[in-house]
Amino acid sequence: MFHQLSRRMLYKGMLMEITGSNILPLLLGSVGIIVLYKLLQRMKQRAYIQDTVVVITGASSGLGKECAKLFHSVGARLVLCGRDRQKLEELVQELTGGADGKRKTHTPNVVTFDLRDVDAMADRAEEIVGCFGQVDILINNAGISHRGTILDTDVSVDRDVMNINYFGPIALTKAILPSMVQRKSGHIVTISSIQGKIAIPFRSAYGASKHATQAFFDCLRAEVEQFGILVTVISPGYIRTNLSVNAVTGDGSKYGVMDKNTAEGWDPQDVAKAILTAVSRKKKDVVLAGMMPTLAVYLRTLLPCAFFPIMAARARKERKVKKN
Ligand SMILES: NC(=O)C1=CN([C@@H]2O[C@H](COP(=O)(O)OP(=O)(O)OC[C@H]3O[C@@H](n4cnc5c(N)ncnc54)[C@H](OP(=O)(O)O)[C@@H]3O)[C@@H](O)[C@H]2O)C=CC1
Ligand SMILES: CCCCCCCCCCCCCCCC(=O)OCC(=O)COP(=O)(O)O
Repeated sequence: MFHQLSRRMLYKGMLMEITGSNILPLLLGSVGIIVLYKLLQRMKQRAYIQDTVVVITGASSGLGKECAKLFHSVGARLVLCGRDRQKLEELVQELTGGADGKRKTHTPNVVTFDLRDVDAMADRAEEIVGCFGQVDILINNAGISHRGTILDTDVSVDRDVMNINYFGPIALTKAILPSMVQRKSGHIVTISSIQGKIAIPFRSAYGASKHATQAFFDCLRAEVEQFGILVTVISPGYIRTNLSVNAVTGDGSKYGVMDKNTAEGWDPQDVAKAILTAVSRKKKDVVLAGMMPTLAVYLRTLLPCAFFPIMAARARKERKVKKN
């Protein structure tokens, strides 16, 4: 009883302290400014995306699907790409069926292709541009990962992963680019990976394709800035999708395992939100990962002699686990 009374008196005293001084208006003012800032940011994001033509590759699942949902909800005119027409049509149904009427949304278009068909990208680009007459934002998201030792990975697998993750996307980008240069406007977004900045053992084909991606789009950014075209490279850490399940092994077969790191990765919805923010803020290079992967990027750059033994130890440990 005494305790309750004294605690109540303490709270009352604290409240009087706060209300009596300048802290309360200062506190309320700060909260107000933060709320207003967030509101303005959201309005700016919507304004940047509303009615723009956004092409998303790999829209049938995982991160691409979440980006499709989010960009659709903020009013983008979408072109959804992937290999599986049925999955993409189902997504269109899902997006258009749930319209709440509050916001103006557009019915997405679907274009199907396999990124391995590098020579077909020019025709597919024409089909994509034809959907709405222009492309404002191209999101190169589709990709596949790799699991296997370099000793046991056939070169055909390296080539396949490079075609899907690198040659296909750059061929598509090159084919869409002239229409952007002509309009002096456009934004190319590429979903790379932390593994575009550091190499992790037993994913050589994947890491190589993402490093190549980073280099290509860094070059592109510098070359097309003069035409008013923006380039954003996004490098996420682990995301909770089927990337590891769909990964290809050294002999070309499907890995088929949901890795622990992937299962415990970031929610793809949160990553899609971070991508929307990065795109609307016209960011050039964004790492979307936790502390350890981010530190690993710095370690690789600033102190490679410390980074390499860590990776070698990781390779030894994983090899041992596989043998047991
Ligand atoms: N999940 C993760 O931990 C991370 C993922 N990323 C990157 O995010 C991107 C999306 O992957 P995520 O959503 O995770 O994985 P998913 O496996 O869920 O999605 C991959 C997408 O790529 C498409 N795709 C695969 N192969 C081809 C092909 N040959 N031609 C055309 N499209 C193809 C698939 O479409 P379909 O099979 O229907 O054709 C699917 O929509 C990838 O670039 C990946 O590297 C980056 C960092 C971490
Ligand atoms: C100063 C102290 C620094 C400590 C650094 C320690 C180094 C720790 C290594 C951390 C490695 C992080 C790897 C992250 C890899 C990643 O996030 O990849 C994302 C993907 O693309 C996933 O694809 P995958 O096929 O590998 O599932």
